[in-house]
Amino acid sequence: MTSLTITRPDDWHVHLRDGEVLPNTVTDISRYFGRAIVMPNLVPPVTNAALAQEYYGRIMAAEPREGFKPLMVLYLTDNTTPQDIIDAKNSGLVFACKLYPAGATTNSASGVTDVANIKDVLAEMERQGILLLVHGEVTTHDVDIFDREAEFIDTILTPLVAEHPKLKIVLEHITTKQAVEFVKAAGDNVGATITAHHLLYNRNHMLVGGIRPHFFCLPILKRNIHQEALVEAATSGNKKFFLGTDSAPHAKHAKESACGCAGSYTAHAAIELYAEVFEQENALDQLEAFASLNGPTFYGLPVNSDTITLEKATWEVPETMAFGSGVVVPIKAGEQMTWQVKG
Ligand SMILES: NC(=O)N[C@@H](CC(=O)O)C(=O)O
Ligand SMILES: [Zn+2]
Ligand SMILES: [Zn+2]
Repeated sequence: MTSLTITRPDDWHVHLRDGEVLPNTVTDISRYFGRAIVMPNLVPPVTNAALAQEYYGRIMAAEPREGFKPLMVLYLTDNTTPQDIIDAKNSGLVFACKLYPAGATTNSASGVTDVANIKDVLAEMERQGILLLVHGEVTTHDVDIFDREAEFIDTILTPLVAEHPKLKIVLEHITTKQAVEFVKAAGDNVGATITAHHLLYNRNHMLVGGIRPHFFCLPILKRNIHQEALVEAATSGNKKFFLGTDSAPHAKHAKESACGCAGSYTAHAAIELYAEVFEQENALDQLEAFASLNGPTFYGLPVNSDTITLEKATWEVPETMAFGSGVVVPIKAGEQMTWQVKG
């Protein structure tokens, strides 16, 4: 196959950041994605409808491709109220709320310390049809970093799902076969996003032959049996699994450091990276379901009405890309890509 036309895809999990880098991230993500679920872990975080409205304005001021629509997300804290959820729904801009267990990942310090604290908020979300997006890792210091997702599923997510049977829940950026199995076994109200980098890589890529900080993201890359389970889920056509890049840029110096930040930048070539995985699996015919159909169906939104075309073409990913006054190192920096979006 040398050309593939699919319904315009959406990104159901991305970090656009803020300020001087917005023109860079917004240009990349809007190049061919129709919509993007915009993560709220700014400093300070996007915790209410007014802040979401202002952030939406800054994204639009960064001049995305005509027709691109950011879908805003509230950052849940111990102090979020049911009224915040009602206001969010009434804004027409907010589609979901994000649960960051406090301390789990980048800018999650103001996250929720105990899900018991947001019980009424979750009930209101269930009533208003606002989705719950979850960074699924426990933060307990005695739990090994490679086990934190599986432990979260057992101890926090399973009871949460049981208590809120009508709440739509997305387990974000899943990284383990336990997560795949959990999502498959759960009701239709539970889905998951999968990143391109968790499909392409496992922890050997990050650690063998030297430590590669640009592969360091959370939840951390796992062993290859988990990578295989993710690839199987993404390429299976199962409606519960859909595209979420978790493109999470940090400036080069913040990654290449004695204590480097977690997050990988993939917005420069997101659909092309996924296409490589699907091609390897002889599953290019499933790319459209994963990238363009399953996400909107889960969110209860229409699929995009236009298309994009990918073509076989060799091109080189730049070593660095502009990121405000600094630079970001994209995934596959200096390497060849084999698909390219036309136009
Ligand atoms: N994925 C990451 O490693 N980092 C994300 C946060 C997140 O999605 O957990 C970031 O904001 O940098
Ligand atoms: Zn996360
Ligand atoms: Zn993320």
